[in-house]
Formats: sequence, structure tokens, C-alpha cells
Amino acid sequence: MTSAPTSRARQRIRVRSRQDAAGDLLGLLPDPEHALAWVRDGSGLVGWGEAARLEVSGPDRFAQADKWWREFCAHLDVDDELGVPGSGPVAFISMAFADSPGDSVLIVPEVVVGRRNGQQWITTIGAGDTDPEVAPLSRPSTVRYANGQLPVTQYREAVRKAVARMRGGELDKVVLAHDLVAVTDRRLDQRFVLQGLARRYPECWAYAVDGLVGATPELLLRRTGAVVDSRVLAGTTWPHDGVSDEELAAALMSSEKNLEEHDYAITSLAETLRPFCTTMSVEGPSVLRLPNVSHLSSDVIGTLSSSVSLLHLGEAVHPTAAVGGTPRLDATTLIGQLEGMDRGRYAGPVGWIDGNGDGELGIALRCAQITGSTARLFAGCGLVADSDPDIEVQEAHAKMRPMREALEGL
Ligand SMILES: C=C(O[C@H]1C=CC=C(C(=O)O)[C@@H]1O)C(=O)O
Repeated sequence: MTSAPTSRARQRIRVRSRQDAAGDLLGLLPDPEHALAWVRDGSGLVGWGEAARLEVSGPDRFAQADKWWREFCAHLDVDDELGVPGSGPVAFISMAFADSPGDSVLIVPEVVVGRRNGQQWITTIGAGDTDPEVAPLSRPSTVRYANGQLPVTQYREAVRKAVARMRGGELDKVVLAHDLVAVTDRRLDQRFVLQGLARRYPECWAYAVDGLVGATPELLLRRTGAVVDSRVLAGTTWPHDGVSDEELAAALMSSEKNLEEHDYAITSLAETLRPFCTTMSVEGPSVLRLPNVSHLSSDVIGTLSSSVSLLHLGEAVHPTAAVGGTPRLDATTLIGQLEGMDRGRYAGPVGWIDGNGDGELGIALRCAQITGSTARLFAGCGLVADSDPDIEVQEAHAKMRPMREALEGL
């Protein structure tokens, strides 16, 4: 389904960006159920209202989204006094993980507030209300959990089967996920969840697009002019009683199983991005420490050889072996067979794009799809032939902690 102002062809939409007084971005969001956000450590973008929206699905969803966004931008009158990435027109993006089923969505807000390097701005797209009434924040008083489409006992079994397939030499790596449903006593306020995540995980990108709310530590791609960069994560440990953070980090850095998982993820990203670049370098791995887990982390940076848009690049690199596997097609086929659930937009690219094709796409991890008073949480683990199903179940539990705590207001 595609919708955009029908008068677009005749009447150009006015886009205006101007400097704004500094403030807390997430605190500006007026609406509990339609939050649009991409914020890391106080900087990023938030939006409200809906000037246009695109919903697409299928293998050509990235190409369709890219075309739609270019056409939309071609019919705007832009008055942008900043000219920085994220000023001017912006669409928030959340792409489905799989070619089928699942809808991807692009939302162009009526108002965007951005903050970058201490500079804040406000953009109106059409007739946006720049000073809307902000509904009071509400928190659920009870949260109950129920099985999702893939309960944890079945998840363990799926992991066991996947490991057997890898030991049999069918593939090298696959990432399997499971879900969990949280039901609350009232309609969830997405802003409450976002603020809790942002407070606890300032090094992650807190995001909300069309009810998918989370805080991801993994940056799939950022395009800033000719520069493209990525933060690749794979290989995980989590706090254990009696083991110091330093010991955990040292064990992670010398774990062959985790280094192997990480290597597949880096290789998948680098191989698919390299054709677009004249230069590329990889730095890592090092350990990224978060309150719930620590990951092996590498940074990739490249120079683009031509002006290719963020969505085009996203299509080429998704899914990396941080959320799919190696070989990619074998892994995604096995994910479909063994998970037997619809991941929706979990593990898909999430973020924003501007009128120049610059923007940021994270991988939608540590998240929940929120609908009314229900949240569907997801967590997955990279598996190789050496993986132990019981340990992977513990890892998935640790990865769900941020979302559970944010829902419960802990
Ligand atoms: C698939 C997830 O995490 C990925 C990102 C970092 C580390 C991962 C791992 O060690 O398995 C996963 O590849 C998830 O959080 O649902």
C-alpha cells in the first residue's frame, strides 16, 4: 500500500528547516502510540505527524522504497538553512527482515526535530504542528509474559537441529531467534519504553518506527556523502557471578567460537559493501560492553565510488551474517524452516534517510513490536557448529533483558 498526498503532482510540499533551541529530543514526542525516533546519547532525530507513508513488501522492497523516496523528494520546495545530514526532508524507515511475509514501512513525519554535534533544528514537511500538546507519559503497572510464536523450549530444539546441520557441513553459520509476548494492563506508551532504553543504553541507538521500538547496538550502515561506515557485532558474553568484566572481555576476545561467529559477520558485510567502495578498512574486533551483554565489535569504513543511496546499499548488505548466516541463502532458508515464525521487522534495517540519500540504518535488535497493550519481543543468537543449545538459550534471555526492563520500568 502506498499513500502520499494525492495533490502532490500539482502542489509542491513545502519543507522548511531552521535552527531550534536545544532540548531533550525524546521528551518532545507528543503521541504515546506513534513515536518516530532514532536517538543515541541525546543526538539524532525524532518526528511526529505523517505527511506521507509507504508500505512495501517482497524481494524488491528496498528498490521500491528508494524509488518512492526519490520521487517524493523531487516534488518538494525545500528551504533548509542548515544543510546537514538529517535536515531537510526525512523519512523514518523500518524494513522487514524477510522477502516474505512482512511489510516494510517508510514514514515521512510532518515535523522532525534533529540534533547533531550540539546543533538542533526543526523541520516542517507540509503543515506540521511544531508545538503540539505532549500527552503525559504513562507506565504499565503490570506486565505478564506469554509464549510467542516460537516458545523457548521449541527454540532450544531449533538451535539443536541447526547445530546438527552445521556439524553435517550443510552451512557455516545461522542466526536463530525466538519471540516472547508481554501483555500489560493498558495501552503501551512507546515513549516510556524509549526513554527507559535510552537512559540505560546511551551507547545504543534508541528507535521507534510504526510500533517497532528498541535500542540497537549494531549500525548496519551510515552514509554521509561519500563516506559509509558500519559497526558489526557478533560474538557475545554476559555477566556471570564471580567473573569480573575484564575476565569476561578477555575470554570473549580469545573464544574461537565467538571469533568465528564474528568473522562470518564481518566478511558478509565487507564482501557486499566492497563493490560500492574505492577504499575500505576494518578495525577490530574489540569488546563493546553493555549493561546486559558484551559483544565482539568491529568498525568498517569505506569511500563510495559513486553516489549510491543508503537504501540501495542496505539492499546489498542485508541480511549480514549477524542476523542471517553463511552462506546467506542457505541460512535464510534454514531460518524459515526452523523458526517457522514471521520475524516481521525484527533484525531488518531501521533508521532514517534524508533528501540527499544520506542517513543511518541500524539492525533492529533488542526490540519489541508494540500493538496496543501487547509487545512482541525478539532475541536471536548466532550459531556455529560448536554452539551449545542451553548456552544459546541463556544468551537470548540476556538479550531480551533491556526490553523487559524498559517495559517494566526497572
Ligand atoms: C541477533 C541478535 O544479535 C546479533 C548481534 C550481536 C551479537 C549476536 C550474537 O553474538 O549472536 C547476534 O549476531 C539479537 O540480539 O537478536
